[in-house]
Amino acid sequence: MVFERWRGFVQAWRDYPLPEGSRIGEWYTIESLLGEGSYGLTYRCFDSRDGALLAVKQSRPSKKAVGRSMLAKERDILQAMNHPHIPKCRGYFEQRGTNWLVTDYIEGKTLEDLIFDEHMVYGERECLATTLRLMELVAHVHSRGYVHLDLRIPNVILQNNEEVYLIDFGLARRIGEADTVLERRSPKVEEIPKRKPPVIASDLYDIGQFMLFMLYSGYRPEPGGRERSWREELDLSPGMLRIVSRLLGEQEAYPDTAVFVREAEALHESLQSY
Ligand SMILES: Nc1ncnc2c1ncn2[C@@H]1O[C@H](COP(=O)(O)OP(=O)(O)OP(=O)(O)O)[C@@H](O)[C@H]1O
Repeated sequence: MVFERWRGFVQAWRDYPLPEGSRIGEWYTIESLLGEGSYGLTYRCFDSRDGALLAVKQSRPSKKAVGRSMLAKERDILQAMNHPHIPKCRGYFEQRGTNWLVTDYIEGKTLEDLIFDEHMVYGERECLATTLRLMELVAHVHSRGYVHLDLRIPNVILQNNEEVYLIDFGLARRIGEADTVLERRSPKVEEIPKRKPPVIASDLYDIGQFMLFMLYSGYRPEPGGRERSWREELDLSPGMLRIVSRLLGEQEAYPDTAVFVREAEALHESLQSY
């Protein structure tokens, strides 16, 4: 018990974020801490050479080799991407015993912030429009042989409520790949990331959840009312019910992303007309 508390204290101390103004690598100055994930800390930095804003992710020092190898993997995957709405890898280096991944900083707000902080409400039409834009990025990831495996509202950034960007490739993997991140050592159970199977169906399932989050943005529970299933709580059109059910595997699953996109486009068009 005492040992556990001591270990927790040491981990927190090791992972304590660096202050604003700290210099990282040769050129990057920390402007602010953007957030702390399970395996990394991400800072907004500027490049002293041209003033460009960058997102610089540090592997969590307490996660040691697992954190470093996950960040190296994220770098490899970002380098395999080439899409204007996916941040590019701008650098990678080791310093202070941890690794650092430098990528484009994407201006805008995550869908999570828009829904929970700004109380934006998305109807079926807006949900489909955003999801279809996101699917262009997901299709790019798949065409490069990878699955994202973390398609959630905090990982989708909207610029001017219009342009859609996809970030956080920390859990992405090559389609069908065996788990190689941990092959060189035997990590403790709590160090092993819980990951979904590296198949396209995993991303489609996440898209179903993603759409539900958007559609729930307008839901106001009745005070004291019992909790019901999403089908009962949300007043969705038959077309939307079918799409979400298929994505979540509650009805005949989509054989591939193209069939889903076609159905979503058809529903989106039909909703445009009234
Ligand atoms: N390229 C980027 N541009 C703008 N903001 C970013 C970028 N990458 C990450 N962020 C922001 O930085 C914060 C931390 O992101 P990061 O992906 O490191 O961890 P997380 O999403 O909080 O946790 P986890 O990795 O465990 O899912 C988030 O608020 C995210 O929106």
